[in-house]
Amino acid sequence: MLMKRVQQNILFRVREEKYRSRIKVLETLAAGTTKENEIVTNCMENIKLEKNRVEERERSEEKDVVRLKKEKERSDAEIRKLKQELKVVKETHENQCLELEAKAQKTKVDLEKKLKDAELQVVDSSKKVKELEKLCQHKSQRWEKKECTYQNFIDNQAGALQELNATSMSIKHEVLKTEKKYFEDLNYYGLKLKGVADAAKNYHVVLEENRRLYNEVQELKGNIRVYCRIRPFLPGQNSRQTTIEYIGENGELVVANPLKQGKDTHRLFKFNKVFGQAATQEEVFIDTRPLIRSILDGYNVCIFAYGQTGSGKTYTMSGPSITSKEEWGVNYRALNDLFLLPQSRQNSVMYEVGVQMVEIYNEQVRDILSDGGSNRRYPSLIQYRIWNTALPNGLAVPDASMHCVRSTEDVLELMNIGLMNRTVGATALNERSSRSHCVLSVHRVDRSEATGERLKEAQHINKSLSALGDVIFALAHKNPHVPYRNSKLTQVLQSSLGGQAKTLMFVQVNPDGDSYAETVSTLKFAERVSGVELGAAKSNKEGRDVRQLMEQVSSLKDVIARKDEELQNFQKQKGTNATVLKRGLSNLRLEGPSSPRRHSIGASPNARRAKASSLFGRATSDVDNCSEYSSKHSDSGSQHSSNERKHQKDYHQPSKFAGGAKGIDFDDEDVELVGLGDADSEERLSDISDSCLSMGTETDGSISSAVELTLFPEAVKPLEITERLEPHMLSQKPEKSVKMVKTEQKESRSNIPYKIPKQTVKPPGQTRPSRLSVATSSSSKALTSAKRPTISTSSSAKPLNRRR
Ligand SMILES: Nc1ncnc2c1ncn2[C@@H]1O[C@H](COP(=O)(O)OP(=O)(O)OP(=O)(O)O)[C@@H](O)[C@H]1O
Repeated sequence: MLMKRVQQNILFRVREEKYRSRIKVLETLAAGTTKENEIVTNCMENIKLEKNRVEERERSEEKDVVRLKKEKERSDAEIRKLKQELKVVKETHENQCLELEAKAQKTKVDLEKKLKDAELQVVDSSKKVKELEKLCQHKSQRWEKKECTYQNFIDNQAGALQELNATSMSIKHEVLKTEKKYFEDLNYYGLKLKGVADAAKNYHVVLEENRRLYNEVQELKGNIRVYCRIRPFLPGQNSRQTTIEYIGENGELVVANPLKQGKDTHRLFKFNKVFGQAATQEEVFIDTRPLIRSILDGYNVCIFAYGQTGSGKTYTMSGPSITSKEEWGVNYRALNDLFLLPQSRQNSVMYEVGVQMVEIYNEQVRDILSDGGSNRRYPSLIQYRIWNTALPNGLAVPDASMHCVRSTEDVLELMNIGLMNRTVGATALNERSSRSHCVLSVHRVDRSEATGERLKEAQHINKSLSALGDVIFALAHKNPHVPYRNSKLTQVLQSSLGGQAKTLMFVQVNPDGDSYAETVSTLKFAERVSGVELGAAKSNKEGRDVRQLMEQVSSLKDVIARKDEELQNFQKQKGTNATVLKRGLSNLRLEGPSSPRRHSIGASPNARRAKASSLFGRATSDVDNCSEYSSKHSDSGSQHSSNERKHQKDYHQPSKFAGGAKGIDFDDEDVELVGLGDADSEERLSDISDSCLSMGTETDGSISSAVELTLFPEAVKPLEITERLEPHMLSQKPEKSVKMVKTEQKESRSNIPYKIPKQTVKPPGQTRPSRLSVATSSSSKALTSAKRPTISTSSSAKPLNRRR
């Protein structure tokens, strides 16, 4: 367009030039003629007009040119811009083209590769297809074969099924017949079983009756039983020098002097049970438990340990540590049991247990749980009287405070308080506890150089110990007079030592060879005690003749014999039933107990009679009386008894010994025991002295702690009490109760009432209270060893009611 305009401009100029030359020509011509001039003028004017128009046109065209120039510049700018854009686009395009080409190249390579792969795959696939085709062909051939086989099999099965259907129909008939027979049998055996169950129920009744009768015999005999416990060697002791040669299962113990060779050094002893060095506290207690149960059945029980110093009395009775229940000794376990048992019987009986704790020192009795703030830590030295005969409630020191307890922890707490009082008292009283045990014999006193107060203490200790020996031997020989009153200790323990009481003595043995002499003396004494019959139940039937009791014993034995026969008959009957049952239910494999365990009462009546009539009826029979115990030991019961009798014959010659310094005759062995026999050998003398000391020290010290648990007679429910108790009894109770409440307020021991009502009169028709005495006795050879004065804890358990 621009070019066009430029060309137009050029054209206009050319025309301008042309017109100008014409004007000149025309002007020349004009000059020739006017007319012509005129014409020419006209022409001129026309031309001028024309010229003006041309100029106007030229101006407008110049304007156009300017405009066009501007447009051209704009166009040029646009062209440049467009060119630049074109260039950028072109570059971009070229780049894109390059990229695309590269991509195309790459894609081409990839595609070629893929194509190759695909071709390979196609080759593989075609191979596989061929293989599969082959396989399929093979399989189809196999399936065809199998089809044929299965077809044959199905044909066979169909045939068998038809046969089975026929068989099943016949079996079904059989099953229906058997089922019918089974239900008939089941009904039959159900009836039989009911019969057996009824018989078993009767068996328990008979068993209970037998147990009761045995306990009655035991009540009449009142034997002491003796368990021997061997202490293990302590660290540092030479375990090769042991005195223990043999421990038999039936309580035999053979000791020998490891320092001397020869036959004579062997000595055989026999007790109710011997616990070896490995026996645990639990095992020891398991054999003690029946006695604890007896307490709740109404028996007084006394348990104490006896042995030389360091032989394990404290270990057996209390245990090494109160914190570990596994190591608890007999007394804590007994307490625990005593509180647990009532719980299991709480549906029928309610028990109330009270505790007393008194100290016997220098033949003075004092209450170390006495009330009153100042007496708590420094107990009053008021002397309490001991009743000549134990009261019907079993209390020997009725004025001592009684504390109601509900658990072992309560008792332990009280024991701690008592111990604290005793300890403080001891300190306040010139360390008397540490000097409280000395020697029994004059020699010992000399050797200890005891004088003044100490001599007095030793004499008191010896007095107590002698008195205990006197009591035991008096009971052994059924003396009409038992010297309980010779010492405070025997007075306090009176109701636990004779008559109705069951007594258990742990004789503790130190197996160390060096202690052989002491061990033998200790065992001799213990064996003598174990052969002791503690006399008839005089306290229970006071005023009756001993002969009457013997008559009762023999009549009871007859009753037992009859019961035995009944039991045997019943066992036979039960055996027959069991056989029938077993035969009938053989498919069900129903196995009942083959026969009830032979209770010791199962021994032949003659054997039992012989046993009961033996002067030295040993504790085995006592132990057998406890049903729990007997179930454990009954199997060996008869054998044991005969062995026992033989042994007793060998070892227990009748003796006239009835009480040491009381002027009663001694036989040789007794004399030997108290150290008055031949002193031809120093060692022997020492043994004897120690033995005596052991015995003697028991009381000091020796029975350093005694826990007595008394069971008050079982009472009826409160409602029934008003019907049954005498008015004087009812009037006494509240009086005591008031005392209890008062002291409780004083003591501010809300959970442990300070005193429980003391029954001073025995309700009619009720049995005597029972009492458990747990005592630790010790003997000492070392005169300087610290011994404690006697601590005696009495507690009473009173069943409040019994459901009917
Ligand atoms: N059965 C036992 N098992 C393990 N150790 C025992 C056993 N019996 C006793 N002992 C240990 O023997 C040592 C002495 O025992 P323990 O204090 O009971 O004798 P003890 O007869 O009470 O002495 P003492 O008469 O001097 O008071 C203690 O260390 C005790 O732990």
